[in-house]
Amino acid sequence: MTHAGIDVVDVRRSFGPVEAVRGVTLTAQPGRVTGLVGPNGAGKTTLLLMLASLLQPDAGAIRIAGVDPIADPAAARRMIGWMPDALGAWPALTARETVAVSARLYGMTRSQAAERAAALLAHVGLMDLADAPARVLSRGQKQRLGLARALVHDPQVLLLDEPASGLDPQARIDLRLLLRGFAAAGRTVLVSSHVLAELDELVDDAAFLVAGRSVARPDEQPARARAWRMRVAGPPVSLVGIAGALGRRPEEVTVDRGTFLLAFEGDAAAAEGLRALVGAGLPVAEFAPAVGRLEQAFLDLGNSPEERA
Ligand SMILES: Nc1ncnc2c1ncn2[C@@H]1O[C@H](COP(=O)(O)OP(=O)(O)OP(=O)(O)O)[C@@H](O)[C@H]1O
Repeated sequence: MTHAGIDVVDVRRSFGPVEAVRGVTLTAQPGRVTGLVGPNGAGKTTLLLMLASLLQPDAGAIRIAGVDPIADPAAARRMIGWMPDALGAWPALTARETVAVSARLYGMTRSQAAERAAALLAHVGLMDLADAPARVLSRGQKQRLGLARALVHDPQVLLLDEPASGLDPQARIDLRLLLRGFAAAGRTVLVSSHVLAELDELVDDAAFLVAGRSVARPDEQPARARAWRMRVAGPPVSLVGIAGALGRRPEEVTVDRGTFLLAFEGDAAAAEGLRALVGAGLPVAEFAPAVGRLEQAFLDLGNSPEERA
């Protein structure tokens, strides 16, 4: 438990009778972006608050770059940048003042704080709105301001709760580049979301939370059949032709919105299937998993009876 990332071992936290987090063990490695994935109410925010030293666990151990945020919250906070899902506080301050005040709270001089605020607002693409009051910013712009504030003290570890909600596609791409750059500098990023397509494009690793517990990564579980979507170019192709090329019955092929859904047990079987389809002369124009990597992994979790126990 001494690396530069995040280590969580069997952490628990209840609110009265509600067991919000009831056994989470996970690691977020430095140099990587780790997704914290789980449905609404899974305990993601509760866990992130504990990592950010803002909430006490009932049991378990947390280390942020080797520091225990409960025993030494000041040391942990120097290392952590925390971006909550909603930008709280100070609606009357401008975007520039919001970041500068945060910088002052971390001990910077007035001129250092002003310089830092300008650099960070440019970094998150908010320079045009630097002198607008924070309350007039759109949700996506507030997200960016929250990110600038989280980065103010040049943290080693970034914790982000649903950072992409409210962001338009360009802003989402910008966020991805920014977080990847942050991780590429050897720092640690843990980012939560229940929108799996959003995380899919962002993360290197994923930790899964279901009903307050961490569950095994689905790619450590045995391969299951999953759907691939295929589109063919040109005139319609018969189901019988596709099934025949794969040595299957026509009822094993599903038609969906002008494309075909085919089940394969893993990448190797899909690659073999594609070879057979192309070999049979089918003009395959698209061939890809029907759902995103994380979405499929999450669906796999739901299918796993032992994880539901
Ligand atoms: N302060 C609190 N008091 C009582 N119950 C709480 C409190 N905070 C969270 N909970 C409960 O703990 C559970 C986990 O909540 P949490 O906000 O951590 O989930 P989440 O995974 O972040 O959900 P979402 O994706 O909807 O944001 C929920 O059942 C929630 O109602």
